[in-house]
Amino acid sequence: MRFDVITLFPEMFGTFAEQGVTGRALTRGLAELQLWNPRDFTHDVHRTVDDRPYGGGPGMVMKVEPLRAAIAAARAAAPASRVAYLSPQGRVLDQAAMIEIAAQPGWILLAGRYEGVDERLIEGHVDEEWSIGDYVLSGGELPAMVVMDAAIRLLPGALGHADSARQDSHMDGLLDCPHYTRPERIDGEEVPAVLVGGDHRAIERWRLRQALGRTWLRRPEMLERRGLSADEQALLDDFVRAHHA
Ligand SMILES: Nc1nonc1C(=O)N[C@@H]1CC[C@H](O)C1
Repeated sequence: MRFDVITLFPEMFGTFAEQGVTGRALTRGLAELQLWNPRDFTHDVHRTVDDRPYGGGPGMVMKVEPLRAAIAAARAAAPASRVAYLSPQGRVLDQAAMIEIAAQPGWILLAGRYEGVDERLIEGHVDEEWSIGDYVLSGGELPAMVVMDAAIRLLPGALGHADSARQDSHMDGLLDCPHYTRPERIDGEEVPAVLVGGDHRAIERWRLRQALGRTWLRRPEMLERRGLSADEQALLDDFVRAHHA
């Protein structure tokens, strides 16, 4: 899977490309990342990429020409990739969206800065507009890394233990179960006995019950959307009874 990111701050991607799951995936060639700086596509001595907004108002707007040229260069290098612009005006992404994104051969991600980009660039040269949530950031670089991280995790072989991705929260439409590690007792708090008992079937059932119960407590709308099997409903009923006891 190939990612091309158009960004004024390529240096922000250093750690992302060198460390952790994403760094390993890129190093091992499971994914590739190419960065394109719009300033390299300017022709004036000041390498101008932004200008004042028509109609007045605060801040600056990114100009069409440098972005258009950077997108064209990225499209030439990655002809199978579609262009996505990260902005609060876009489709808010969830795990289902990340699965769709990871199924594509590649993406050209446009990371905006300032007040955003000239609308004519979006209308004429962007295929999709995505948001990582209803809040305003200083740039699209972190959203680009969020999207690439979530997608790369889904690539076969990207995670040490294949199950990790499947058991990630939201992968099965549920929140994740609680996790524990050594020591077994700390500040008087014990690890749930089932997790140290060695009965793998009981552990699996406990984890599913906890995931169902937490989703019911914290994000009930996710349960509505997902639906439950008879067995899952029984586990949840058991959790709810214990919760109210
Ligand atoms: N939320 C988001 N999801 O994707 N992108 C954003 C976001 O806040 N972008 C900033 C808005 C102006 C600045 O150009 C960059």
